[in-house]
Amino acid sequence: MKAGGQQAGSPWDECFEAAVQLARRAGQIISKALTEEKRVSTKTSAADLVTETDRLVEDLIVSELRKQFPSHRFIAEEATAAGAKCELTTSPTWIIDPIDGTCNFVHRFPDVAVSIGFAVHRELEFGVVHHCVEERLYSARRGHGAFCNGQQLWVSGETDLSRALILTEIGSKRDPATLKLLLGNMEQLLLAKAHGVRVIGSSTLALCHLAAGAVDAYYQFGLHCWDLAAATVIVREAGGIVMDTTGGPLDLMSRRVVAAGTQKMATLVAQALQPISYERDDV
Ligand SMILES: O=P(O)(O)O[C@H]1[C@H](O)[C@@H](O)[C@H](O)[C@H](O)[C@@H]1O
Ligand SMILES: [Mg+2]
Ligand SMILES: [Mg+2]
Repeated sequence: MKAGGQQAGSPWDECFEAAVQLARRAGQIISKALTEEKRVSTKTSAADLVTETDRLVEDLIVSELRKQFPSHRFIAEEATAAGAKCELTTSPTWIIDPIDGTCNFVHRFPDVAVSIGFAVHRELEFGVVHHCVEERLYSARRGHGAFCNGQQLWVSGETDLSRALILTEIGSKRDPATLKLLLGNMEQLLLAKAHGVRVIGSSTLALCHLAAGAVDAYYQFGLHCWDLAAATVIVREAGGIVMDTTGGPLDLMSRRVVAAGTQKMATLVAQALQPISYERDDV
C-alpha cells in the first residue's frame, strides 16, 4: 500500500510520491533544527517570523521539484515574501509552506509541519502534511480518501455548536481593531456554549486535527493559500467541508476559511463570525 493508502496508477502518481518523499526529508531537517539556535527575522509584523530553516527547507523542496517537473509552477511562502508573484493558473502548481508554525518552531514548541499542496486547472489534486516531531504524515489525493500514516481519516459528525471543540488561529495582524474582532469572534462562539476554542499555532495542523475528527470546526481570517492548500484536500477527503466564511465556495487566495465535519456545523460557525479583512494573496 502506498504512503497515503492509495493504489498506484492514478494520475499525478509521480508527483504525489515526490511530495511524500520531500515532506519526509524536510521533516528530518526541521526536527533536527527545532532544538538548535536560530536566526529569526520578521516579515509583515513582529509576530510574522521566518528563520533560515524555513528558507532552506523551501529551497530544497522547490529545487528538487523543479528538477523533476520543470514545466510546473510554484507558489511558496518565503519566495512570495521575497516578492515572487502569487498566481494560481491552470498549470500544474505546487503550493508550499516549508514550516507551518514558524513561531512554534522558534520557541521549540513541537507543533510544526511542512505542507505541500498540488493543483491542476486550479483544482486541488493532493495534499501532504508532515507533522515531523510526532512523525505523523497526513496525505490525501482527490477522490482517494485521507490518511495519517496509512490510517484512514474521518471527520466528526457533530452538528451542535454547544458540543463543539473549535480551532482557530490569530494571524499576523496585532492592531487593536483586528484583535477586538478576533477576540469578539471567539467570544461569540463561547457564548454559544462551544466546549472550547483553541489556538495551536499552525493552521495546517489544526485542519489535520479536524480531518482526524479530533475537533469539530476550524476558522481563520488571515491565513494564506500555502496554509490551506494541502490541508483542504485532507479535510475534504476525510468527508469534511471547507468553505468561504460567507458560506460560499472556498477561495484559496481570499485569506479566509471555515471548515467543519458537517455543513451544518460550518454554517453555524460562519454565522457567528464578524469578518476581518486581509489583502488577497494574489493581488
Ligand atoms: O507563518 P507560518 O507558516 O508559520 O503560518 C502561520 C501564520 O504565520 C500565522 O499568521 C497563522 O495564524 C497560522 O498560525 C499559520 O500557521
Ligand atoms: Mg503557514
Ligand atoms: Mg510557513
